[in-house]
Amino acid sequence: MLTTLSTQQRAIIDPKGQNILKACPGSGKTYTVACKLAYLMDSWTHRNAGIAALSFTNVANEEIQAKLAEHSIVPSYPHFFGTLDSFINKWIFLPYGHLVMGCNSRPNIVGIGENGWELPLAWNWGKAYQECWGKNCNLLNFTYNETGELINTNQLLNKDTCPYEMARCTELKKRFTQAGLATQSDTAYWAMRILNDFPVVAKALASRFPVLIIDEAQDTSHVQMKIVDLLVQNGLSEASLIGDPDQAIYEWRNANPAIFLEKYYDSGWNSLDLTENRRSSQLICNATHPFSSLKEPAMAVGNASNCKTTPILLMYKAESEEELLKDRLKEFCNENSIEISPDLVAILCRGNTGLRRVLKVEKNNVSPWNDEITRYFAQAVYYRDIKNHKDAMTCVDTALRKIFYGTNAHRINYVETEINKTMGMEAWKIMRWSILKHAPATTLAIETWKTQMQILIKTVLIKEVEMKYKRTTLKTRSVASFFVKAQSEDIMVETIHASKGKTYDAVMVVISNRGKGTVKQIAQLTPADEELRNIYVAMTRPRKLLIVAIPANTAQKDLLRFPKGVWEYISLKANAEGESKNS
Ligand SMILES: Nc1ncnc2c1ncn2[C@@H]1O[C@H](COP(=O)(O)OP(=O)(O)OP(=O)(O)O)[C@@H](O)[C@H]1O
Repeated sequence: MLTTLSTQQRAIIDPKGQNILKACPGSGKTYTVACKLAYLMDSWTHRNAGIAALSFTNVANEEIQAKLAEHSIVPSYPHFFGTLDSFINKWIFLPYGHLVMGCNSRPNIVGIGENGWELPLAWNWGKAYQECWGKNCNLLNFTYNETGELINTNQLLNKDTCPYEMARCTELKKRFTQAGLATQSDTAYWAMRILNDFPVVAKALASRFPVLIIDEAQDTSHVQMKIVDLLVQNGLSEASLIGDPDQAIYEWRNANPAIFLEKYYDSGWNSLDLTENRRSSQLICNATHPFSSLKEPAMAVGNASNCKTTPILLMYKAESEEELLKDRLKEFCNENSIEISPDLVAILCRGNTGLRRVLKVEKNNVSPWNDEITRYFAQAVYYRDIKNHKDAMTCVDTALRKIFYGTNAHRINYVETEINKTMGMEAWKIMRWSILKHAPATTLAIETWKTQMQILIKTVLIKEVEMKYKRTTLKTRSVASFFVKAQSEDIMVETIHASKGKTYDAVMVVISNRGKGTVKQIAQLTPADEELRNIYVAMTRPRKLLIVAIPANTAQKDLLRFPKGVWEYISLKANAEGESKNS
């Protein structure tokens, strides 16, 4: 694999110590990380110490593993592949959280996977809770910063705006912690505390995983970076962070690209760069440059580098022509000999509303459920029907835990012990499987499905469980219709977040004049603003053809980042009717 690397890419293969690699889009971050991991694992001799290869999302980590699989490499013990969150949970927080939280036993994380958010008594603070909830101030939004101060991740709600100066949530959070509970954001804080207060744990972890590689490291929070620092201080032999600050789009999870850049400019870290774009044409690199913090446009060096298709600024009439965009994109692909398939062609929107408009689908996200158990069963059976057996199992398991263990359902260890004490794990699995196997299809009308499901549950559990949905729900509507996502078969239509890390031949980015990421915002923002970085992520996905669809009534002053010549201006209707281009 190493022979395929460029000189710039080769530079990150060998170094030990602390390395930070800042890389532009398409420069082969994922590709190079996979090569480095393959190389390291091939010559790995430690039997009980391994590499921790971490990403921010499961999708990103799976992408690296898929690249390794192409070379028949499957990561296994002693290595750990997963998200940074899962590493923190498994190796630091869950085994040692009780040391810093003041709880009696192994702590629990609420709200991950299918674990519900509804919580035991510590959560319930009566009338005051209702009042705060009514103002959309939810304890789940609270976590700790690196100094241990309680912060609200919702920027509009803070100590200054809270009429109680956050006294209530501070007290509640204390009780929550003492009960051994933490949200996913809290776990990083507690993990940091553990490594800080118990250097012996930090040293043991640095010996267990002497090499730490973090992909997409631009999304690191302060607390997570402190964890890396503590591991380094306690003997880590290599920490390599790879990222692109212009592609940081997880600020809502306390990520901040400035944290990554601080390390890049820190003389204690070995700073490296990847400046060549191996994905896109030079014309796309030139056109996207004003949306980044790069001094110069990236140099295109991949197979598509010489593609001569000028990026297109497509003017469409907002509120009426969105549904024509998909067909127009296909025409552009035909004109440029680009094969039309969901792997190669995509429309990217900032949010789901945009997706629905492009796909001409009615607003479909009305939830009929007001009862968690019914919802989990319905979701489980829907997953079964679309052959997603893993998630089907998880959902049915959650529903059963809620039926049998109520407010303790989220306490995985407790539930496991109870099952073993009572019916035994084998019987539990048979029960789970029987429900999934015999559950009525989700193509049935919700009323019929509910009745049949209720009978099945009674037969399998020998227990009466009432299935409920909202009274206002149309009884004849199928259960599946509440879960079906807007889909397109011939090309991919997805959100910008879902497109992160991907490569297409042709991409149309649809910009709206409402909601997030509007034309006005894009005109005014800098790469220090996440909205602009979202658009940049989207625009840097294509190899050959980039189209940005923008409302036709956009003022000239808002188009400064789209200079004519670099962009070809085309009006959707004018071109469809064969009129001359509006350039
Ligand atoms: N040395 C190389 N040889 C061949 N192909 C490469 C090489 N490096 C990267 N590529 C290809 O270039 C494209 C972009 O690579 P990759 O997805 O790893 O970039 P990235 O930096 O992770 O991109 P982004 O951050 O924009 O998602 C991919 O199609 C990848 O296979």
